[in-house]
Amino acid sequence: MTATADPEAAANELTPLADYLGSVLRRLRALPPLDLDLTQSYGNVLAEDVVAPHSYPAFDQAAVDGYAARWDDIAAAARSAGYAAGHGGSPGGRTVRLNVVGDLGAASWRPVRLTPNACFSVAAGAPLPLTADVVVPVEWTDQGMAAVEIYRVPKRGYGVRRAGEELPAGTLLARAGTYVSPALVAVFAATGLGHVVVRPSPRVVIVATGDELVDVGRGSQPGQVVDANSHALTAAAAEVGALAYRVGICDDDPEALRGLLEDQTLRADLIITTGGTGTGPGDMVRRILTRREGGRAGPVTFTEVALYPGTSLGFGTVGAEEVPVVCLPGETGAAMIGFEVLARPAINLLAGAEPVFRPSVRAHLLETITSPAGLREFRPAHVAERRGGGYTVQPLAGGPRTLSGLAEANGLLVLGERVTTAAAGSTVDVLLLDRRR
Ligand SMILES: Nc1nc2c(c(=O)[nH]1)N[C@H]1C(S)=C(S)[C@@H](COP(=O)(O)OP(=O)(O)OC[C@H]3O[C@@H](n4cnc5c(N)ncnc54)[C@H](O)[C@@H]3O)O[C@H]1N2
Ligand code: MOO
Repeated sequence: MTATADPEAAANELTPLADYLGSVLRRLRALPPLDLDLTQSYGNVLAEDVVAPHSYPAFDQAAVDGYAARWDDIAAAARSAGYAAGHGGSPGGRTVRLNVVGDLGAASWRPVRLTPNACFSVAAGAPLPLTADVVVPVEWTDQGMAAVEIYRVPKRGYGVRRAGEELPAGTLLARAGTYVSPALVAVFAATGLGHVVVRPSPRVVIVATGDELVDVGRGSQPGQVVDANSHALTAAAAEVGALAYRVGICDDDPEALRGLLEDQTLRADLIITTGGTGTGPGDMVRRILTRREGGRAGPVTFTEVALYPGTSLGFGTVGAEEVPVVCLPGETGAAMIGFEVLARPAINLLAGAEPVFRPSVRAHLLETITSPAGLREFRPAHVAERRGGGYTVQPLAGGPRTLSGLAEANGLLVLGERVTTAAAGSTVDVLLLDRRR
């Protein structure tokens, strides 16, 4: 990778992305926690560490269908029949036999005790008779009812699950900041929990602005642009785990936009706008949200961030409730990257999820690429695991703003502010996108 100090970058007063993100994320707080039934908790983020109130398994039990016995009884019978413990087959016609003194199922609850040379027929999950320390699987027996013949002697402890052997009471099951997955729901339920304290999924409202916008389901005509952004960002917000509401299109009409944003504060924990972030007279989002009123600065600050694509970004609050608002550029590729870089961590922070950023790996670059000086570029790419360890990364055709590249990507190449050329064979950072394929 070629790293060149770029004097221009210092001169044009772009805010480094890391500084910008730090200043925005510092202004956000995780949503207040609530107690949820386990059945509703999936997909939310734990607000507290969760500790097992009970052990799992809860009691000593059979792990397989078979015969619960004392291993010493089986071993003694095997010795007199000429078996070696763990050895298969029935030498010389002599057999290992135990009397079957009862049947235990998973719903059996009375404590039972083994007498010498006896066993219980047990179903997987049945409580283990006191003093039993092995369960001989049915496959290794003649499946007898009153007495059972054992063909193969298991090791002591075989087929037995001991109370708490997997998760003793008091185990830390999951830390605050963890997403509740289906498997965690199983762990919580199995250790006796019926509800957990989580943070609500952030409610995220998405508004596309621009007089030229028309809704999907047709081709764009001159003077009309199909609104791709609000649909794409609603999907992106849902992918992060937000309750995403697409408000749709708002014209570049100051009163309409102001009223709409004010109305949306009632149901939003975060509002995302696209378009109108430029400094031209028609760039309504910036004009309205930065307008000074009563001697006070507008509620949103626009910053030129050293980011490519998506240089102009806005952040602030709207309404008396001070609902946070993120303003992304109109160009769809820039809006998507702006969402990745700024809105996604903001949603994670509101949800209480940790970490808020995508995981990244170092990867071997397969093709030489250039990148603008002074800007941190995020470029759609395909990451693959390399045989023998590590990763390779292939930048996708068309550069950072192509929608086809974004749609194909499973990673985003990160090219730092000082990088102007990254040579094939060099090592680069890649954010891993969580694609289901
Ligand atoms: N003099 C300069 N002009 C521009 C600069 C600059 O530095 N100096 N930067 C360019 C860059 S980079 C971008 S990105 C845009 C950002 O502009 P806005 O946020 O004001 O976006 P718009 O002007 O509203 O739209 C830009 C482009 O994207 C289309 N668009 C808008 N909304 C949607 C939508 N919901 N779905 C699909 N496409 C949308 C819009 O029709 C425009 O074609 O500024 C440049 N200009
Ligand atoms: O900054 Mo524009 O937002 O590069 O695409």
